Amino acid sequence: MPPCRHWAEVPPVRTSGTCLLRSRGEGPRQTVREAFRLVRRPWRVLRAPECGRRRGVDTVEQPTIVAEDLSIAYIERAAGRPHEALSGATFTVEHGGILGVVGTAGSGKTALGRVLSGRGDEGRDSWPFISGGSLHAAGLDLRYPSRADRRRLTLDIGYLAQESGDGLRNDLTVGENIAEPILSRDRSFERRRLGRAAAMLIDAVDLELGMLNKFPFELSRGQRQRVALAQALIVEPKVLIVDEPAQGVDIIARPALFTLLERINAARQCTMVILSHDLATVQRLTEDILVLDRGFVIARGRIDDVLAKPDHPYLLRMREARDFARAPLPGLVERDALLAVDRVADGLFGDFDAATVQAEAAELAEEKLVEQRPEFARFTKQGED
Ligand SMILES: Nc1ncnc2c1ncn2[C@@H]1O[C@H](COP(=O)(O)OP(=O)(O)OP(=O)(O)O)[C@@H](O)[C@H]1O
Repeated sequence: MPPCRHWAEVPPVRTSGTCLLRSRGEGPRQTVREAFRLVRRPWRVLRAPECGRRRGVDTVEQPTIVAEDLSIAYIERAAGRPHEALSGATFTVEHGGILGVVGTAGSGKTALGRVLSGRGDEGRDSWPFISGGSLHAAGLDLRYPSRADRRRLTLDIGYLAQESGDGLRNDLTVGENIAEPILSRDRSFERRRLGRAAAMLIDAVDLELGMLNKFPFELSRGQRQRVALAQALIVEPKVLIVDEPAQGVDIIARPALFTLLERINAARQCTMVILSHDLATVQRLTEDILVLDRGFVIARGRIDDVLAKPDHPYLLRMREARDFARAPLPGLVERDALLAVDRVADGLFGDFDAATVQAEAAELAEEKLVEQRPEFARFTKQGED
């Protein structure tokens, strides 16, 4: 077989309904070294065309996630009765769309993410359940899943929980952990191909290939979380639920993680739900949000529209937070970066007058913002100098 140049030339790589990753140029006789060399190339993910046409699976025209009057509850252990975490939520997410779910602590984000993941019947303690309404994702009925739905759930819906990195198996290497979702279904799956997919994924989540042979306990929390993302991706889910994507990931690695999520969304039309208390995190990936407050949906739509006329105290606070993040600090120098930084540095422990610097910098007529720790500078309010 000649090296593949286009995905359409590649026969579907499937096992038990699972589709795997292949990169361009893959041929049957490549050595591991060659395979690894390919890893650095932009990888492309191939889902066999017929995978999307399995019976009952959503079509492109249909929204991938449909929640109607959805209520979610936990069983309170002490009281032994249900505690409603989300009430009467109705929303849809289009095929290939990204929905950001924003809300304060305890608003019901995690509860929603968990039921969307469909992992409710895995015997977990304190797992929420759908107490009312309906929820469908990737063509699966998440309230009353059939046996076939249950089998497909973990293939079609990927879930990266806040604590997923901590759930990796310490008796398996990182590579084995990534491959586990495949091997747990098909022990005879071709190992070389699986190794290759794991290598591509570890590279995609911006970790060293050498990490494949380490054990999870040898990794930092942020690294483990990225391994968990690679693990969630190996089965090429149609829907990916990510709870607090920035949590535990250091600030340097965050852009790479967000870029990866964007690429997955674009390359595979993978529908995503990003849950976070932080609007800025969500906004990095989508403009389309659902806002929760104390178990109720209080807004749904594009961020700018939702915050244009806030009719709820939480939306008002969200808007203030967003405007604060966007606004230059009072009296902050907006012009030439070097000049401003020099002057601020000069005045760090002395008598720094931002207004004077601002006036000088304005002459340079450049539109740059300078970030400066406010506690070191004595700023005047804009318009008051
Ligand atoms: N295991 C549980 N048993 C009973 N009630 C719970 C349980 N976990 C959460 N709750 C309650 O359900 C509601 C929603 O919690 P949830 O964890 O979904 O909120 P959240 O928006 O994800 O918060 P955070 O941002 O802090 O993770 C809260 O009132 C919470 O107290």
